[in-house]
Formats: sequence, C-alpha cells, structure tokens
Amino acid sequence: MYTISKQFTFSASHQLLNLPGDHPCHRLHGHNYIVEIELRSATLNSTGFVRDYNDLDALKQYIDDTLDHRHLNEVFGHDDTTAENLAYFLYDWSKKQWPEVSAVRVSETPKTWAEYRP
Ligand SMILES: Nc1nc2c(c(=O)[nH]1)N=C([C@H](O)[C@H](O)COP(=O)(O)OP(=O)(O)OP(=O)(O)O)CN2
Ligand SMILES: [Zn+2]
Repeated sequence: MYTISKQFTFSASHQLLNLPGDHPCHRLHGHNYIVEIELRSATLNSTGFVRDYNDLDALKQYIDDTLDHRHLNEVFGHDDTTAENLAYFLYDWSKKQWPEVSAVRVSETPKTWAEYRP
C-alpha cells in the first residue's frame, strides 16, 4: 500500500461556546491551522503517483475560499468548531474529489492533532 500526504494552512478565529465559561477556549481566539490530507492506494498510475500532489490544489482553493481568515462559528453555523469536526468536514469534501483520500488531520497548535479516518 502506498500513502502520500500534503499539508495546507489557514488562519481563522473560533469560540468553543459549549465549553464551560471559564475554559480558555470559550473565549474568542484564533489559530494558524495546519490541515494534512492523506491518500492511499495499492497501485500507482502510469507516472508512478498515487495522485499528483498538484491535483490537491483544489483543496487549497476550497480552504482559502471557505475557512481562511473567517470566524469558524459563523462558517459552520454552530459552536462545536473543534479540530475533530474540521477534520471530518475536510475529509468529507476531499473524499468526494479524490477517492484515494484515507484521512484528514487538523492541527490547531504545535502540540495538537485531530484526525478523521473512517
Ligand atoms: N479534543 C479537543 N480538545 C480541544 C480542542 C479541540 O479541537 N479538540 N480545542 C481546543 C482549543 O480550541 C485550542 O486548540 C486550545 O488547545 P490547547 O492544547 O488547550 O492549547 P493551549 O495552547 O492552551 O495548551 P498548552 O497546554 O498551553 O500548550 C481545546 N481542546
Ligand atoms: Zn481553539
């Protein structure tokens, strides 16, 4: 099995309003998010790729258009704007574009990663 991955970044604000009021993440704050998309395949195409990394530029465009420099609670229309939910949201969109997508990971801080992998 072959696995490839590519990272994308965006900046956004959010508030986890379902946390207790004294939790720091209840307050308005922002992150420089890192999104990592993973694709898997048992075979390679005629070029020797699982898929050309350049094909994934559509995800960069989607992230720029929908998430970058936005308030995530407004984008999603709810207050559970967690890294887990972001990972699922971006997995769901990406899987519809590229069937080889196997997981999406989201980092909010240098020490944290959340992953959605069905
Ligand atoms: N399972 C999750 N836990 C938390 C999430 C999340 O999305 N999933 N999000 C947050 C906050 O939005 C933010 O990411 C804070 O994370 P945290 O690691 O607490 O960041 P800090 O910099 O404050 O932590 P240090 O321990 O000082 O590094 C919270 N939890
Ligand atoms: Zn946060």
